[in-house]
This record gives sequence, C-alpha cells and structure tokens, in this order.
Amino acid sequence: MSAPNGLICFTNCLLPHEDGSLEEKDLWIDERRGVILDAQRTFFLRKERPDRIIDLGGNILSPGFMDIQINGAYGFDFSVYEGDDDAYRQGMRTVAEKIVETGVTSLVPTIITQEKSLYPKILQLLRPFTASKCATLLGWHAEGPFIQLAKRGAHAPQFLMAASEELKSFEDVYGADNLADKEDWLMTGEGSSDSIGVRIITAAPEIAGVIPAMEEVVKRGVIFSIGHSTATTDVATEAVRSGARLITHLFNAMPQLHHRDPSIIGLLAASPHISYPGSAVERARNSPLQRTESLLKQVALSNALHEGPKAASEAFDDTETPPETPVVHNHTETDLHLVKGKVTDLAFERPFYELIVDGIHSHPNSVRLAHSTFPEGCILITDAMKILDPHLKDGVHEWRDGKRFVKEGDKLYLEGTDTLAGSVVTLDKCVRNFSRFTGSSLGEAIKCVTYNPAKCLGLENKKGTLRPGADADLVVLDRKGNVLSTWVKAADMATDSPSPFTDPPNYQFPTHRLHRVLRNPDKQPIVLVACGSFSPVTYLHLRMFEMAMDYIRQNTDYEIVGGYLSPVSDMYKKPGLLSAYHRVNMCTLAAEQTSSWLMVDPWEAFQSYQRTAVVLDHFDYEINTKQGGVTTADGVHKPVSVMLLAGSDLIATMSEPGVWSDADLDHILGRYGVFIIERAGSDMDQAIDSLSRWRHNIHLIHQLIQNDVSSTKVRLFLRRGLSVRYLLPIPVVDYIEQHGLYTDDGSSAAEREKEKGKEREAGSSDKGNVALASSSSS
Ligand SMILES: Nc1ncnc2c1ncn2[C@@H]1O[C@H](COP(=O)(O)OP(=O)(O)OP(=O)(O)O)[C@@H](O)[C@H]1O
Ligand SMILES: NC(=O)c1ccc[n+]([C@@H]2O[C@H](COP(=O)(O)O)[C@@H](O)[C@H]2O)c1
Repeated sequence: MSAPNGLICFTNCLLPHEDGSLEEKDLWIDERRGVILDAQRTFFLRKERPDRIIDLGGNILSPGFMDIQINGAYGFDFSVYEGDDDAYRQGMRTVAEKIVETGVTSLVPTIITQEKSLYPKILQLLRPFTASKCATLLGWHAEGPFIQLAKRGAHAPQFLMAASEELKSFEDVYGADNLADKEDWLMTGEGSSDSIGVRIITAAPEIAGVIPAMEEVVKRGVIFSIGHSTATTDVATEAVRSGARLITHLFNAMPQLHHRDPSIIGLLAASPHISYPGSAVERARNSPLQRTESLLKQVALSNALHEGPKAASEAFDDTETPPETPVVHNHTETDLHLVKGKVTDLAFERPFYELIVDGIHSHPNSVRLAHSTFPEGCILITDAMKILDPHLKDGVHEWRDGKRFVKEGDKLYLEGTDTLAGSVVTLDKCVRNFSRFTGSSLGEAIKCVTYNPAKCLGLENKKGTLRPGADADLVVLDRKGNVLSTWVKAADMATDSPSPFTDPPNYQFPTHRLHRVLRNPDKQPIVLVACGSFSPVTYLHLRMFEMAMDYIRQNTDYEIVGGYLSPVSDMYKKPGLLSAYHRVNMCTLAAEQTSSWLMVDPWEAFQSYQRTAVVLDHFDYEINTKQGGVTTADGVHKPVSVMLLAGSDLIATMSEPGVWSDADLDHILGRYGVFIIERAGSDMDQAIDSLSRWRHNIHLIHQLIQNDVSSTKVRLFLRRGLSVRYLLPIPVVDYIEQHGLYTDDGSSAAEREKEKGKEREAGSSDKGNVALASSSSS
C-alpha cells in the first residue's frame, strides 16, 4: 500500500481556455502542493492514479477569479487604519476568508486617497497575505493622492497633491520601502515567500511630476494605472509610452469620449498613426500639460471661493470646447494593407482597462463598446466598498469621516449627493452581467476576471490560469455563471457547508481533563496537540508532553490547560499503521492510566485523511468556538492558543518538497505555532532552516535525557518476539499481547516488505541497536 498521493482529478467539466473558449476536459491537481498538474505527465508518464475523482456534472471549472480593485468588504475598509495593526490584519483576514463565496481567490486591496502620513503604515500592512481557507491578498492598489481634483469622486479633496518633486514626491507619500525594487520589496514583508507581490498606483498623468516619476516607478515593478484624470489624448498616450499599463475604472472619473479628443477612453482604439519622437520624460516636461494644470488651478480656486467640493462637477470638462483633432505625427509612407480584415500591429501597446459591470457605473452599450474594441485588455473589477456582502440588505450605512453611503441594490452613492462611490456588486455577478451585456460567451467573460487581470499583473503562470504548475485556485460555476464551490491552492472552501468540519458518527470532543479555569490569570492558556501514527504509542510520545510542560513553565508566559494525542486516519496508509481502532484504544489506555492531564481525540482517526492544518483548525473550533475558550478565576474569558507538538523528524519533512503546502505551513506555523522536541538523527536547527519566517512561533526543546524509542523499533521487537516492556506503558503492552498485534498476520506481502524496509533503516541507523539486539537473540 502507498501513502495517499493527494491527487485529485476533476472530470465531466468544461475548462475555460485563455482565448475564452470552453473545452470538455479533465483537470488534475495536487492537493499537497496546491498546484495544477499536467494530466498527461501525471497519468501516463508518472503512472499516478488520483486519490479522488470529482464529477462536476457538466459544470464549468474556472481558474479562481481575481479582483484587482476592491476597497473593502464584509464590514472592513482597507482605507481605514485606526492605529491597531492586529485589528487591521484581522480585517484583512475577514475579507480574505469570506470573499471566496463570490468566486474570488485573489485580490488586490485598494486604498483611496489618505492623509499622507498613513500611507507607509497601511501599505506595509498590505504586503501579500496567504493563509489556509483564505483568498490570497496579492499586495496593494493605491488610488491617489496624485489625482485630478475635478475627477476625484469620493476622494478627500484636501489630501490630493501634485508630485512637484517627481519620484521623490512618490517616495515621500508611499514610503521608499514600499516603492523599492520588486526584488527587494517582499524581503522585509510578513507575507509568505511564495507570494507574488503586486503594487498598483492610480494617478492622473496630467498632474505635475507624475509622468517624469513614472518610468522609474514602473522599472521597480509597480503597475501604473491612469485614472481620476482629465488627461487629453496626447497626455494619456504619453503616459502609456512612459509605462502606464492599466486604466482605472474606464468611463468613470475621466472625460467622456469626444471625437476630436478621445482622451483616456480613446486609448482602447489607439491608432497606428500615433508616434512621438524624443525621450518620454523630456516630452512630458514639455508636453501640453498646461491646459489641464490650469484647469486644476481653476477648480481649486472655485472650491476655495465657492461651495466647496461639489463645485467641481464630474462633467466640468464637457463644458470645455474640445481642441482640434491632433495632427497625425506618423510621416512614414508604407504600403497599405490589401487583405480585408488585416490590421496593423501597433508598436504602441494598448493598456488594460478596468470595467465595473454592475449596470450602474457603465451602460451596457459602453461595456460592449469597450470590449469589442479591445477584448484582450478587458478586466472586470468590483471597486467594492466595505459594505460589499451579498447577504446585506439595502439602506443607509456608515462610511468614514462622518459620511454615509446609501445602498440601493447594486447602486451605492454618498448620502445627499449623486456621487457614485464604488460599488457593492460581487465579481461573480459582474461576470454574469458582462456576458449578458455584451452577448459574449461565459468563457469570454471568465477570461476578463482570470487570464486578463493575471496578464496585466504579470502573474499569468501562477494565477488566473489552468496552466500546469499554477496555483490550484478554482471556481466551479453552473452554466448560468453561479458559484457552486471555490478552491484555493487545492483546498475546497466548501462555501455552502453549514459546519466547517465533518465529525465521525457519535463523536464527542473529549474535555474531561481540560482545565476550564486558569490557575494564573496573567498567563496565556495553551493546548498542545501531537499528531502522529502512534502505532503503537510509546513512552516517548507521552514524555514529549512532559518535556514541553517543563519548557513552557520555565520559558514562556503560557499555562497548559490541556494536552491531546490525535492519531492519524487509516487513510494515511503508512507502513506499519495498525487500524485506527486499535491505535486509539492504545493511546487512550496510555493517557488515562499513566497521565493526569493527557487526552485522546479520535476525530482525526475515524474519518478520511485530514491535513494537520485542518486538525489544528478542528481543535481551535472545538475549544474556542464551541467551548468559548477558558476563563480566569474572575470569570474573564480567554481564547486558548492551540499549538502543535512534534519531533524534529516531523518538522524536517516541512522542508521536503511536496509534503506540506505553503498555505498549510503558513497556517500551522503562522497562525498556531509549534513546540519541537529534539530527536536523534534529525538536527533541529537544520529542520527549521527554511522555516525562519515563522521563527517567533517555533519553540525548540532539547531532550536532556536522550530517548530514541520509536514505534518502528517497537514493531520490529514485537515481530521478533522480543520484550517491549518499559518502552511502552504496561497497559499498552498488555493490550498488544491480548490482541496479538504486530505479528506478520493480517498484512499483505507488499505491506510487509515496505515495513521491513523501514525496519532495516531503523535498525541500521545510529538511533539504536535494534538490529544488533535482534540478531544476537535470534
Ligand atoms: N524518540 C522520539 N523523539 C522525539 N520525537 C519523537 C520520538 N518518537 C516519536 N516522536 C514524535 O512523535 C510524533 C508522532 O510520531 P509517530 O507516531 O510517527 O512516531 P514514530 O515513532 O516516529 O513512528 P514510526 O516509527 O512509525 O515512524 C512525531 O511528531 C514524532 O516526531
Ligand atoms: N500536509 C500535511 O498536513 C502533513 C504532511 C505530512 C505529515 N503530516 C502529519 O504528520 C503526522 C506524523 O506523520 P508521520 O507518522 O509520517 O511522521 C501525521 O499526523 C500526518 O498527518 C501532515
């Protein structure tokens, strides 16, 4: 028998291709590594078979959706930082956990114009974030403050500014660290190392200093997006030539299409005739920015003198007489096409553009106009505000700075104004709307929330795609485009499951030895959980808890309120693994008869294989959610920290490729933490070498009296008829004898071979003299 390989095959489904077509095909993923596999290689070359085959009943299996502009959701606003880092991180986590119900598996949190001093702090907190059962937060999108007053929408006018010192102004505002070169940027962050950091800045290119700063900022890996702007065609074109790659919420907060000066919107149909000689920065310094700058001054003056912010109407540019059509600059005379339908390839790379397809921010005709002009650049976004929550009712809601929003269906506006302020539409609804508004297929609509945004961000090998090696972020949709389930890095988010865990029949979480009241109210309560085969349980397994107890008492602020052995499921199929029934019985005898505080939880043992991250979630759920944690003698509730207890050999496997997924490691070591017991033959420092980013949550405990008893050696002794007394608790020895366990009977020849291989390894290692002892006695 072999250990489960974690392979899942989705079958009977339609897969979207990157060109927008749909094809009936299977998809293979690797649950342990959280990635998509090359089905041909896995099945035919590696001759692997899936552990699980999931029949999707003819539904669509799409890459997970990506939202590159979202201001908040589920009550949390990425733009509001109230001085508490933990509260902010918790808000990020809430959004990441809940947004998966809308099919979104990665997103770029967006902050609108802030008071200057807040940027460095918030952007630091918004470094990439991955955790189990959560969508990935890819980085940040900063909209403002270098934007056009006249097109500010809901941005606070007093915080808008010009970039008079060009690059320095950008560094002053966002923080030089946050604008560091992409190679350095993540090094100081707290995100996981496999994070792919995304930084987007929305700015108005006509604002003084923006274009001159742009080339350097773009060179450092930041995506530049044109938005909240009154840029003329010349200026907008200049911005793209200087590196702008995206247009922020097309049609909104920009001049409307004018045939003589189509401005930003016109970039979607950029003509091959557009061509400018000279350096981009020089051109920018001498370019016709004066017109827009003088408009900016006029508006600022009118604000100061008259009615305040409202004076700058969104439509003010429409009252301007459009200039003459700019002169065609391309003088090269080339042969013209003779073949119908052949179009000149543009040297000018048209920017991607965002569309809010809620039926409110843009008319369906406009959506269709944009998409049919440049389908490859189309990206759907929600631009959602913190009240985005598909379960929320219509009404008035608090925003910030004493302002309030009104939500009417998918429409959201500032109370007492007509100003649209972001949206409350979900991205899956945008996909459905888009398909209906444009008449495009569902596959083409999916492309606008998967492949197109991924390509814009340069992530098309990792996200928004079904390419082998990409993250297994997936959404199952019915043929109407409704989300049926969402997977992040191969983990099923089970969005519609009422309880997060499946319990075995008649299961009850053991609490009879859990201390409900802390002895010392100043300490933090902690529960230790040891996961393993326990085939059979040895004295060392039990001593691990005693060693941890001594260490915790002497070195930490924790107080242990419980300790649990959690035997692994039979599905783990490790050589020498006796049935869960016997392993749980032996652990129970050992705990109940030799310890005053240890318990055995059979939850993991009596069901299909559960990853350790999920097992820790289960303990957290039982102790903190269901039991409500513990209390102090004064009745104050305290949540209990759940921590893994493991030997250094187990922790060493965390650096082996393919055994633990990155998301699980982040969950186990980032969210929970571990106490590691030194084990002969497995160097502790080496074991945690690649886990340094979670070092604060990793505690190393040396064995002061070395004991290298292992279950493998015990099984070997039993097979040879040798005594195992004083290696295991006596009740366990008696149980083994009574039930005739660990003889060769009952296991297949193949299993016996594997087991013997393992025993040979154990015997020949310097861990002990099993081979010697057994050969001298046989
Ligand atoms: N002698 C030991 N020293 C330190 N840790 C140990 C020792 N024996 C077991 N452990 C730890 O106990 C936990 C449960 O281990 P497991 O049940 O797999 O025991 P094992 O003795 O390693 O089993 P096997 O020999 O079957 O591989 C693991 O975290 C393992 O590292
Ligand atoms: N990805 C995972 O969650 C993962 C990987 C390897 C081992 N484990 C756990 O480690 C424990 C001990 O495993 P071994 O008995 O193989 O040392 C088991 O409980 C097993 O479930 C978990």
